[in-house]
Amino acid sequence: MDGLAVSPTDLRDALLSVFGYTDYKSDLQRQATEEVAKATQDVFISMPTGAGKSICYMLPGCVGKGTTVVISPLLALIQDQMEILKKVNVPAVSINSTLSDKERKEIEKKMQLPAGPAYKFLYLTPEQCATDRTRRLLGGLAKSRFLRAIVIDEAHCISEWGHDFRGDYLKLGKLRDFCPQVPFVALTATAAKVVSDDLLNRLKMTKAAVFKKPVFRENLFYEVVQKMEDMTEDDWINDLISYIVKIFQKSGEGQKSGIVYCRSRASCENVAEAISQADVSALPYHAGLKEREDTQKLWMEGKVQVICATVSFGMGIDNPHVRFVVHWNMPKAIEAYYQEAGRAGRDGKPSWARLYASADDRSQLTWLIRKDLDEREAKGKTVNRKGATDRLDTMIKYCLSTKCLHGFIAAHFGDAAPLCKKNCGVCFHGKVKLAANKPKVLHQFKPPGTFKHSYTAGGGVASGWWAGASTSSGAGGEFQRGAQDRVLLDHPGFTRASNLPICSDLPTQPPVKCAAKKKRNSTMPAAGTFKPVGGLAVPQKNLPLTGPGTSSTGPGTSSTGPGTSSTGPGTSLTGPGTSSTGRGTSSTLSLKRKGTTQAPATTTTTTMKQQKLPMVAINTLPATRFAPAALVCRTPSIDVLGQKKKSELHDGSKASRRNSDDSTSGSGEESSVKFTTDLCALTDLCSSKEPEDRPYRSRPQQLDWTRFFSSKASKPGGLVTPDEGDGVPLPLGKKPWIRDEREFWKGDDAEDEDRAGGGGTSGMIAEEFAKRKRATSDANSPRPPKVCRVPSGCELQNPTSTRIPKLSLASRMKCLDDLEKAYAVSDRGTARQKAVTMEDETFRKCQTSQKYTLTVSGMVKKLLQSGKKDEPIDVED
Ligand SMILES: Nc1ncnc2c1ncn2[C@@H]1O[C@H](COP(=O)(O)OP(=O)(O)OP(=O)(O)O)[C@@H](O)[C@H]1O
Repeated sequence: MDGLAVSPTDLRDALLSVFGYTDYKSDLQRQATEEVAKATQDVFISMPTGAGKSICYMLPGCVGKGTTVVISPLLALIQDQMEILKKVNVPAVSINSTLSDKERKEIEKKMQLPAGPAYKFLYLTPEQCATDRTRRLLGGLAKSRFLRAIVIDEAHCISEWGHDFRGDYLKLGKLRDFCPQVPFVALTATAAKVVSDDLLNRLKMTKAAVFKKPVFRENLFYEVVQKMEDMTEDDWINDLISYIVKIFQKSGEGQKSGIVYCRSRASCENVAEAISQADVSALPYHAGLKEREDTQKLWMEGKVQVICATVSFGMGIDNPHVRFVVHWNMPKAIEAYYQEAGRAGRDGKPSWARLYASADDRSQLTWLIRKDLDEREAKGKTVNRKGATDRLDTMIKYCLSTKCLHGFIAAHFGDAAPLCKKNCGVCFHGKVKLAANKPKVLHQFKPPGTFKHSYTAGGGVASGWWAGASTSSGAGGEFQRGAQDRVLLDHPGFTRASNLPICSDLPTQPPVKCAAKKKRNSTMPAAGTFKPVGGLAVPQKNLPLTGPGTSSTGPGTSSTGPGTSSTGPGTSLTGPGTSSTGRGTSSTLSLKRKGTTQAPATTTTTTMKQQKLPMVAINTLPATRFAPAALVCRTPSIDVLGQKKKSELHDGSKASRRNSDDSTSGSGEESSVKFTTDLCALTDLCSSKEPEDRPYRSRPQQLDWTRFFSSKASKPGGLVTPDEGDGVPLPLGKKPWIRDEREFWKGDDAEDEDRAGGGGTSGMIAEEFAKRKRATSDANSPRPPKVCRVPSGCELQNPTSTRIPKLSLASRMKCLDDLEKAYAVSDRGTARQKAVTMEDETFRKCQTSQKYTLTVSGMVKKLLQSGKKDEPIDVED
């Protein structure tokens, strides 16, 4: 289009003068920007999260003539983008359903001024673009040659959502009829080939200039942590907190932020509360919280370090200081995971993405998706069960992958395997290779005379708790992570599959004291001592066959539950603690007591049955009874280990860290030394023991599996087949973006509980928890009382948090300190006293911990900003 083109020189000048960037972030960013600036043809830009795609259209749009229309999926995302433009004084506006008719008319008028539109950018949702009124407006702009380009941000949504619950996405191509010759620009970070082909077809962009960069995020460390079934939620919270603290310690000075994605609102609140108690400021964020915008602002400004959010806090969040993204639950699809994890490290510095996965995740997602599909089907809608099954299956495969996680993601999006340089949990800890067709012993444990259980793993094996997902990737060769994790699940104290070295030559090790965490309400006897037998950890006493955690009904943990059938080729898995043999390759884990003969290398279920031995899930054994000695001594650099503090070997968790150290030392990768050093520290952290008196609420982690896996769901080898789309179902019974776009997309949570309708999973879980709570309270083991730690010399006028139960004293002390610092700006002498008074007043006036925290941070901000720092501030402000 004549007169719309912008020269590269002008672009570069504006890059600095408008956005303050001295250079392009990458050459690809420059090339793409220059192509968009020509305004002559369609452009498709596919670059990783955080690569700087926005600049590619913002820069030409700012400098060149005319208006750029940007179509974006979420109102929150639109607001974020407009905020960026507002900061650099570029006029931008959005037409959406939150506007009154008068406001809308006003904007339309300003867009149609004879001299040209008053706004450089007009943001729209796909639903708005589908209205005749908007089409007419755009058509008019195009006719008068004031429409520079139509940008489709997060273009993968066309393919991922358009076919499902946002049909208007599929109508975007129709805009071509109203705006012929206006170039389209599609931006995405997550378009697999099939998705990009689909979206380009839909947008009639088949002749577009393509700028594509692989999805590889070299500064992101991906890892998966399995939540073991015989550990409590508190244990994992402790693990999470340690991880966060360590990351913040390692990240040096300056602003440091993090995100913890949770599946439910309740979980957001609980996790945020727990983190706050560890003196890391954290707040929940979900659609049910009115103050979520304030929360986001505080987080962006670094006044709150961690945000515990539902997935509504996803695409478009651009805080350069995010050092970690934790997924407290498994997401529904790898696309969503990549997007959300991609919020970390946008400044290019080393950052971490950790996913905590559990059997609960799989079963909850499966249940939820099935429910949604059934309901849609009942309404006569067509559903693509296979599509949704595949997505969830891929996510599960990611969790179980024993191959490079970067490589896994790259392969999913059709990229070549990147050079990971130990930047993922698998590569960092090293792959475990097994010779094909050569069974190898993993570990053998044999409890004396009572029973024998074993676990074998081989190529193509699926781990117990995931069984049902097709996790196999062929027989022989590498161990599947699932196999490792099964072992891991059986050895509390090891938080990662990749911490668990698996070799065949177990050297003898000194006795190792188990570092496993205590299971609450356990009726198991206390930990025994251990002696190695043939390099194996051995319990010294007979082990009971039953106890808490013993269950034969859990998915993947049972001989009766679903998911215990064979899934991989030549793989048979009959439940944890039993045997599973992969084709050609198998290994065995069994228990063995000192003095007994070692079990044969390969012990199969058949053998057990033949011997009439009871089959008991191995992870029902008390955690504290197993020393991970064998695991310690598996590391190839054991000599190095031996020279280190021997006493540390007595801590299984530290031992696991040592394994990491060793793998690092052997890396020889100059360029990744710094990064891997950081990771070592993190590994350390993950494995480190935490004080046991953390006052978290103990929550039962396990659900009644039979409820999830009845009838249809319990097909062997298959998940409950979910629907098409991105696995994020529509809130049932609603079409909010039609009736009131604001209601849905502004506060969009994409939360399972919201979308499942009724109580959703949360309702079901709450019901289950309540049931279990009742059962627990009936039992002899009452919950431990909440620990209330009063700091020594506590100055709080009311040193009890019972009035705001979720508020810890530590948080109050921190607020007090913040207030004091703020007061001290004007008057050092009385700052503390003023802070104490103000804190007390806030504490008495606020009803919730969140309100309290927000109020204090608001006051601190005001105090710091205000010239009259002595002026009393109303806590209700
Ligand atoms: N030329 C540049 N120099 C320095 N920083 C830049 C440059 N371009 C963009 N950035 C910064 O990079 C970060 C990511 O940019 P942007 O939000 O556009 O990424 P994106 O590719 O759209 O990512 P996502 O797909 O995850 O939303 C932002 O903080 C932005 O300010």
